[in-house]
Amino acid sequence: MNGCRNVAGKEKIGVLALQGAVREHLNLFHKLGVEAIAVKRREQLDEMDGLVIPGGESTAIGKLIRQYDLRNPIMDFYAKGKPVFGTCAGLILIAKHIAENDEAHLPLLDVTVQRNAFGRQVDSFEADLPIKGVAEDFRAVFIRAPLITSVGDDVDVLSTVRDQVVAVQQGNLLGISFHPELTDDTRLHAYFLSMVQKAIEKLS
Ligand SMILES: NC(=O)CC[C@H](N)C(=O)O
Repeated sequence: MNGCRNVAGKEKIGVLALQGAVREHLNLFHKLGVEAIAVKRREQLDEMDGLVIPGGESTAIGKLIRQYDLRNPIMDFYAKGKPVFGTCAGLILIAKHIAENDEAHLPLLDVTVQRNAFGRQVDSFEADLPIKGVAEDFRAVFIRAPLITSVGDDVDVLSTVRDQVVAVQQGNLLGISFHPELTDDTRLHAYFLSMVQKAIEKLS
């Protein structure tokens, strides 16, 4: 925690560790001096104040969520007032609607997402984006990224690229098309941390 006391407190953040970019998220929270833990079992969720669902392959993570019986525990976690942050595949997993009529995994965030909307792996790209309330110039890494094609009334658009929505917030839910954990930039993780801190204050 050295030198990070102003940022981090006693909060614990879980990173769902079934598949995908788990370590990278943990590293960024550790850099902020935050206790962050790889979560695999439902019992671990009770101890967490916030949960990250990382990028990877949404169909694989979705299958494992069901296999490990984590669907209802994650839905309950959010219903208790605890924040959830989905990045890339994680965004697909928390979306209420998936284009092409794929069944929603954890129907939480009131958006429609379209998978692999920016093209194939070779079409992955990076862009410097302004993100409302977070940064003027965030280096965003898009890898087979989903697009947010529609948002509900309560959803706040935080960022767009090529006129397409790529970052949103709806209360305690944060959803992002790209991979903030693949740079050293901790600002989005610090933003999520502030959501978690506000939620803790509200719940105590
Ligand atoms: N980088 C990613 O997380 C890619 C997401 C992946 N294309 C999916 O549909 O799940």
